[in-house]
Amino acid sequence: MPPATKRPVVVFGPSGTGKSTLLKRLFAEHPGEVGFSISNTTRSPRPGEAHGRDYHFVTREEFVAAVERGEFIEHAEFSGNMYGTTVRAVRDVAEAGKTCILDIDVQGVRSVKATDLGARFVFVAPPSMEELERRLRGRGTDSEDSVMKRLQIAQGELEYGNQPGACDIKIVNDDVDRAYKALEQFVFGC
Ligand SMILES: Nc1ncnc2c1ncn2[C@@H]1O[C@H](COP(=O)(O)OP(=O)(O)OP(=O)(O)O)[C@@H](O)[C@H]1O
Repeated sequence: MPPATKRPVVVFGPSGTGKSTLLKRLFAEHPGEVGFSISNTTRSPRPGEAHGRDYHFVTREEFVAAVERGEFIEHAEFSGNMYGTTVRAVRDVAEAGKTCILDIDVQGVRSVKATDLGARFVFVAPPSMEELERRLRGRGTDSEDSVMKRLQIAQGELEYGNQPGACDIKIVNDDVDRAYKALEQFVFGC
């Protein structure tokens, strides 16, 4: 098992709790120390995108075969293209000397737990459902339907995250500076 600070860190929690906000700051303040895994996709590269840097661009046949071999932590189809994260892609980040950060849903959390990646788990929780709703609306990126759907899914994610043993640390994102410090301390142990 690699040292704790090099083990992958999985960040999960309901949509709108502030995972992206916290991770954006972690990457800005610790460039070179943390990394995201490179996803596989069946979509075509866009101008300027490089294979192995932006995505691993693969054919649908290759993607499906890898799914059948159980190589994916999570995968999904969006507008006709498949996207997913392989166990290999997570290992590559650690082998490059960085802590791999995974921002995934509860299904993905279960899936990582079934691998031998030795990941650590951070549950980012909202201060309350009312505040979560305020943030989702305040973000201004979701339709009313989408906000309602996210809140419904949030209930199940909160139940999962609050179960004993679901995570190594629960961070309630009330004050963003305090929550960030807790995340930084957990990831780097400093
Ligand atoms: N501690 C905080 N206090 C108040 N607002 C916050 C806090 N943290 C984040 N926000 C705001 O809440 C909104 C949701 O945050 P963010 O997009 O980071 O959530 P997320 O968990 O990454 O969501 P998703 O899973 O949908 O990507 C954003 O508008 C963000 O600016």
